[in-house]
Amino acid sequence: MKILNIDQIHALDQYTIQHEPIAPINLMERAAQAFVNWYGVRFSSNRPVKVFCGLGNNGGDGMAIARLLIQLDYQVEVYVVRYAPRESDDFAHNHRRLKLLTAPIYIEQPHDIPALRHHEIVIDAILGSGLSRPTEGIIKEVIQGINRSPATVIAVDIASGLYADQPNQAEDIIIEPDYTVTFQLPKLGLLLPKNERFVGEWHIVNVQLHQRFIDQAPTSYYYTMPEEARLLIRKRNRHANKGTFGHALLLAGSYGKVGAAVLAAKACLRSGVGLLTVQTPLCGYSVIQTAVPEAMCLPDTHPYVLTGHTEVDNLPPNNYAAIGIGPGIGKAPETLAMLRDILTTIRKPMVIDADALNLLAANRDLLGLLPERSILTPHPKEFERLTQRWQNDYDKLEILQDFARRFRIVVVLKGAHTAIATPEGDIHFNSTGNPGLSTGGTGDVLTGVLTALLAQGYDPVEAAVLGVFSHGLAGDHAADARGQIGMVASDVIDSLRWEN
Ligand SMILES: NC(=O)C1=CN([C@@H]2O[C@H](COP(=O)(O)OP(=O)(O)OC[C@H]3O[C@@H](n4cnc5c(N)ncnc54)[C@H](O)[C@@H]3O)[C@@H](O)[C@H]2O)[C@H](O)CC1
Ligand SMILES: [K+]
Repeated sequence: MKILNIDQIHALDQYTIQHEPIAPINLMERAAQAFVNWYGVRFSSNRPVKVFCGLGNNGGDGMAIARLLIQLDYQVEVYVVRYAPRESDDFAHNHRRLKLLTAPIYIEQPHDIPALRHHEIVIDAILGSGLSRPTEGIIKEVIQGINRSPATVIAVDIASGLYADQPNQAEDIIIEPDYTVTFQLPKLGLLLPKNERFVGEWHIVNVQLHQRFIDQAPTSYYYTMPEEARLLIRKRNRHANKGTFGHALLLAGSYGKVGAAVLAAKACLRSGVGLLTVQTPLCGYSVIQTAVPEAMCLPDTHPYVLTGHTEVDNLPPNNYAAIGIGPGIGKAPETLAMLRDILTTIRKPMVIDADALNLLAANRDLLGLLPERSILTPHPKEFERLTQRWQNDYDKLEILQDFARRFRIVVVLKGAHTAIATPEGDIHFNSTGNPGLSTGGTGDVLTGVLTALLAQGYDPVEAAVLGVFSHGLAGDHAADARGQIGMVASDVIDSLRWEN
């Protein structure tokens, strides 16, 4: 699904109004109805609702939502934050309609702000995507009052005070909602880690804006929807054999960190690879052979770290369908030498993770050797080591895009909404996963998954989008079964499923 910027979203509104065609007031009604449909299945009518409206179209939505809720017998009070003399036409229209049902309360001074109680629901329709400057004066006071209250807060479209597609300042006063119900398309600002407090749990509701405009709108940002990810999964034909799905090589493990190799190997096998060889230091040999009997093991001559030297006959590296390197390998000089060797030899995309990334960061000349369309899977700290410090999340996205373009690689920047940057400069945000995935070994699992997909011949961008999605989804299933606190990386492997 595309993510559009605010100018594009305003143009999309106008396009829908002209080409559907639909009157602006009816489009607002549709948005309000979509919000109320979402609300109605979650919150019972015995929780009193206080709707806070601004004077623009976000406030107009609030007015229409209040009217629809009143008609459904919800107990609703409407507050209008009178911060300016000007009102939008559609606000004014819905204001008149609402006054036929109830008398709104006007907030002009701080003492007009009502007390809010625990069981009450606040609907925040003060400012939406029209935000053009930091909140101040009475708006700021109202936002602070809402944020201090114990009420459940739901933001209409976007939290008042939060920019949808540009950075806020640290001192900005912004609604801190429990939920955001956004119209039609995700907004970039909803996906960024620093904004988490100003987003809460967020949902998209469909207001049927014109699909033709969306299809034609240029963007670099995408959000992976479940149906899009599922479509990427290839069907297996009946005459397939294990050769069809590739022979992968995982270079993983060091003394004390052979578990990382086990996790990556198991995840690789659970993700459809045809054959798997794990190259590990000698100390890992019996571990792999015992813990992962489906895999072959290529023992390194070194007892503790990977050097790339082995006394066993093996395939030349380029003969493997895909190579993944990094889980648990440590940063020994011998391992660095091996990495350098592999990067100079290999001519196909590989998966590079964990300490392999730290070795790259400490030896940046190696970046130029990366095979085109390789997948790197840093978490933010590893990414900062590979690149530079950033000012804010928007700045980070630019650094990410530039880095992926410059080295013609795929970069999977791990986080709440993992961001996948492509060599073409696009970014795909993932939609699955939960904080339970912040536990040792889940990164190793992802490396195994991605290596398996490359081995099966998936294009690296598709492999990254699908692999990250499926890994997050497995994390969500693991959390359902074990809880976010109790789940471990092995549960994620057990929960992997590949169905389209
Ligand atoms: N796109 C859709 O799917 C639909 C969106 N709708 C809703 O419309 C709002 C956007 O409405 P708009 O009138 O453009 O802006 P706002 O209501 O957010 O703001 C009104 C007005 O306020 C001024 N302003 C900006 N920043 C500040 C500030 N810090 N302090 C005071 N005043 C400020 C500025 O002049 C704005 O124009 C969108 O979010 C949806 O909720 C439609 O209902 C239809 C479908
Ligand atoms: K809002």
